Amino acid sequence: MSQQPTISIESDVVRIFDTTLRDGEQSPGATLHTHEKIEIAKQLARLNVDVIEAGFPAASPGDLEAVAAIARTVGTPDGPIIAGLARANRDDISKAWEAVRHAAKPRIHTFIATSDIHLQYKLRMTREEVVATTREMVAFAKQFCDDVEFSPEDAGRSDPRFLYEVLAAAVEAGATTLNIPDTVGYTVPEEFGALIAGIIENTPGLKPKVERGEVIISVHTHNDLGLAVANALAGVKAGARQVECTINGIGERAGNCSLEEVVMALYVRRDYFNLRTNIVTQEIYRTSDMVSRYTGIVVQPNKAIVGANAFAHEAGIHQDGMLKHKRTYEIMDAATVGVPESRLVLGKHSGRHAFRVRLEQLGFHLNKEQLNEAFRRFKELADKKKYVTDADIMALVGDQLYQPKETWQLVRVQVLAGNSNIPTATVTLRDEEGREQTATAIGTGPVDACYRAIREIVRVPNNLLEYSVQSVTEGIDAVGDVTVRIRGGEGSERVNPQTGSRSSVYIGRGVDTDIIVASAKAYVQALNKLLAAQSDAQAEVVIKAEETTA
Ligand SMILES: CC(=O)SCCNC(=O)CCNC(=O)[C@H](O)C(C)(C)COP(=O)(O)OP(=O)(O)OC[C@H]1O[C@@H](n2cnc3c(N)ncnc32)[C@H](O)[C@@H]1OP(=O)(O)O
Ligand SMILES: CC(C)C(=O)C(=O)O
Ligand SMILES: [Mg+2]
Repeated sequence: MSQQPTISIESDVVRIFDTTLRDGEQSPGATLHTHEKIEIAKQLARLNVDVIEAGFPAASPGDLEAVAAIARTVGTPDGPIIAGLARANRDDISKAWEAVRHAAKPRIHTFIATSDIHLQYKLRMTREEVVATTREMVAFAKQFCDDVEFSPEDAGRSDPRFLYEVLAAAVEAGATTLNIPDTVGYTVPEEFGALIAGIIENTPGLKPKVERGEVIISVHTHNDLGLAVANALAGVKAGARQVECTINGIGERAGNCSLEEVVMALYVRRDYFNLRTNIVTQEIYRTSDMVSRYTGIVVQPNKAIVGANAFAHEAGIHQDGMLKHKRTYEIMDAATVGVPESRLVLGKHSGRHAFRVRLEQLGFHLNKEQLNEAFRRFKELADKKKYVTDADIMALVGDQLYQPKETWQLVRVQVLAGNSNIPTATVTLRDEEGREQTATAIGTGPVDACYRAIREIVRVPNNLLEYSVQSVTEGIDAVGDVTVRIRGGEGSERVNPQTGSRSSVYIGRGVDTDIIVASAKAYVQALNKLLAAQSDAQAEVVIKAEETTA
């Protein structure tokens, strides 16, 4: 049942009708305050949407006032059309007009259901009554406003022949936009496209009006089967020239057609659709972020166009491709939708190419051997951590390039722990001259007690930033691998010989079958690095002082 458009419509512009503030606000929990709605409406105007459906004025006095406020502030002569939704009754339509009349370009959008199930159980009306109400209420709206949109609710499940009849009545009464909703997200693209084509072809008197642009066919799709965008695009292909959509696809139940997705599909696939929108695509990401913050509805990371991962690449083969030519793995530039740039995320799937590039961005220029060693350590870390941050990489490579002398060596560690003892540790360390020092401390647990005892001996200010333990082998005799990160106090910054950048963070690592011993080794190693950096810094000061005196 493939449908091909048999009409030729003069305009190649697909109007974008944003209903974030009406259908989007129908998302459970998404209620917005008036000032938030106004801010969003202003941003939608910057995005250059053609129509803002600002609310449902009959819903409450607050909604009426919010729509009126948007009409006043955003509905300027150069701004978008401001629409208000109304059931097909006089009271709702009057309230909608009361609110939108403040806009330079107002629109009344009225609707009534056309599916048998809605007629029988919800409206309790006959088909004849629905046709008569449509005719009467569109005409009533037309008395106030030239721009009247009519929607046969649940069109996706309506008998097409009845739809032709209702839509013909709406046009005869003065509707200038016929919006076809797949209210419950029931249709599939081919079917929905055919429905639109059928409406244009079979609604008496409609086709020439659509071709000349006197009546615009609009599509309003829901995402219950995840097909909202696909259905909207099928509608456009069949002759629709308005798409109703919401930012981030929010809306009743599974949401509406997502504005950013449908707009970018038309943009990226101009070769296929030969159509355009008026959207300033660079404002898309900002708008998405604002709507997410105001509604509290978080955008899923893998969401097309605006998700955190939409322009992020982790796999080594993809990263390599991206570095060689962006188009290998990106069909649009991040900047086109207002995302600053695409990201290569370093993780366990990354390869050497991306790792080297990130190192270079961080100022490290390693030779082949150094790179191989750093990459090996990076993969080890990536196996343990979900995300490897720039700070991790700097510490990891700095650690590799910078091997300090051992000021202190661990000689002995003994702990008393258990559920009926106060955790107590006794630690013995040996200094460079072979002298041993022993300290005992209590703590909240054996590792804490051990670290306190070490601090008693190595008296150097530091903060423990991270302590992580990993078992390297399996079973109860597993080897424990402990990594600690500490930050030294003033005067403990190390200058990275490669980059010239400064950092006072040091990593220590200890491996032992006894987790407490591994912990002590890791901490002592990190402290040795910190002490070495401090003595280097002091030496630098002395040299500088001597140079000045000389
Ligand atoms: C598919 C959509 O998104 S449609 C828009 C949905 N949005 C909303 O409903 C949000 C705003 N709604 C509201 O605040 C309230 O529902 C109100 C103020 C509009 C109406 O509230 P109430 O008067 O208490 O009616 P309630 O919502 O319980 O029931 C809806 C009534 O409208 C009737 N109705 C539903 N759609 C239409 C329509 N398009 N045209 C005329 N009447 C309609 C129903 O048959 C029902 O009538 P009944 O009371 O005679 O049985
Ligand atoms: C009011 C109409 C257009 C609607 O939101 C729907 O049918 O989904
Ligand atoms: Mg809807």
